[in-house]
Amino acid sequence: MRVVIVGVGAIGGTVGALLALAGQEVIGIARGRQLEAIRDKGLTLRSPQGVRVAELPVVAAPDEIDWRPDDAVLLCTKTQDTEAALAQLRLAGVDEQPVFCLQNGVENERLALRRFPNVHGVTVLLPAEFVVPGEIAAFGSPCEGIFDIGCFPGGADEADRALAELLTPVGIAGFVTEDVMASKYGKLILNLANIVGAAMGREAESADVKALLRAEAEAVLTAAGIGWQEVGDADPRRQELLKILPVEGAASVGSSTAQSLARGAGSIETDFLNGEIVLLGRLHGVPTPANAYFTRLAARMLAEGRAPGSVPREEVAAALGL
Ligand SMILES: NC(=O)C1=CN([C@@H]2O[C@H](COP(=O)(O)OP(=O)(O)OC[C@H]3O[C@@H](n4cnc5c(N)ncnc54)[C@H](OP(=O)(O)O)[C@@H]3O)[C@@H](O)[C@H]2O)C=CC1
Ligand SMILES: CC(C)(CO)C(=O)C(=O)O
Repeated sequence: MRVVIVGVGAIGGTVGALLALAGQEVIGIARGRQLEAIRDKGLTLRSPQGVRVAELPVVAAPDEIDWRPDDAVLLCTKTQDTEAALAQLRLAGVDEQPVFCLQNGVENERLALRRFPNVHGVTVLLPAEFVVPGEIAAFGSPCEGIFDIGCFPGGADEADRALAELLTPVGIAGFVTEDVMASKYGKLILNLANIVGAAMGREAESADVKALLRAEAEAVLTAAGIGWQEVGDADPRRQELLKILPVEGAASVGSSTAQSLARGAGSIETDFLNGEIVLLGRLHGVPTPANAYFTRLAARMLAEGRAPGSVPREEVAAALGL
């Protein structure tokens, strides 16, 4: 299996660097200053396991790749960039190759299945950050990450097993599952808190806010008949495989959502995280005022160029009646 990584940011960069360092066949599709920096000086991965520089081959677009039947596509963009990435892949001739969605939320697999027949979900437990162009940091130890991997909408096949076997020895523990979406819904519940930390700051008192978001999500998923698997702190695999440790030279900004605001990325994933709960609530007649509030707040913060942590707790508490 040759791996093609679409979007060499925090997640794609970590996976790409680990595979390249282990001598596996991997190509990254990157853009902007990230592409230039990786071409110039390789991709530096900082993690508790050390500082390593990977020679990761990178191209600017899928049509620069001579696609092979044994390629596997790893989609590592934020959800709001998925449609554009899929359109480029299709025009470049990708067809039956497995497309793995290494992304938060549950929309990417649906978007991919509209275009490609062989779609897989991956639950990404891998806290990572883009540091500067050509440099990323991952905070997990002894593994950089844990992935649940399976076919979409369900089942598991040879491609899932091949990816897990490729990733586990390089530092990402791969678990093949017949019901990857249960794991991804469990991760979605965790990611509802991304915007809370991004808005109020990681140090702000927010347990009550997060509990409200989770309660709405659980009510909505139950009403929709959707099951989920807990993948948070209660997941026993984390203790053994994924302790979060500081990384020298990489001050952590916070979740992937906070990172988008900090970088002035111009878009934010919240409509596909909290917005998924709002959508399901509207489809199934369950009110979701707290999640809806945070989708509006995220859009406002983005439009106003607000920094992570710039929304006072009092403002949030007043809006949510806390
Ligand atoms: N960071 C984390 O700790 C975690 C993130 N996740 C999830 O993983 C996914 C990826 O997040 P993350 O790695 O943080 O995001 P990043 O923004 O760090 O990386 C995404 C990268 O994809 C690039 N990109 C977007 N569209 C294209 C395209 N068409 N072609 C080539 N490159 C493209 C972006 O470029 P540009 O910067 O120019 O937009 C960026 O470099 C998200 O769904 C996120 O929620 C899951 C678990 C943890
Ligand atoms: C694990 C967590 C919440 C933090 O890294 C994440 O998934 C993200 O940043 O999107």
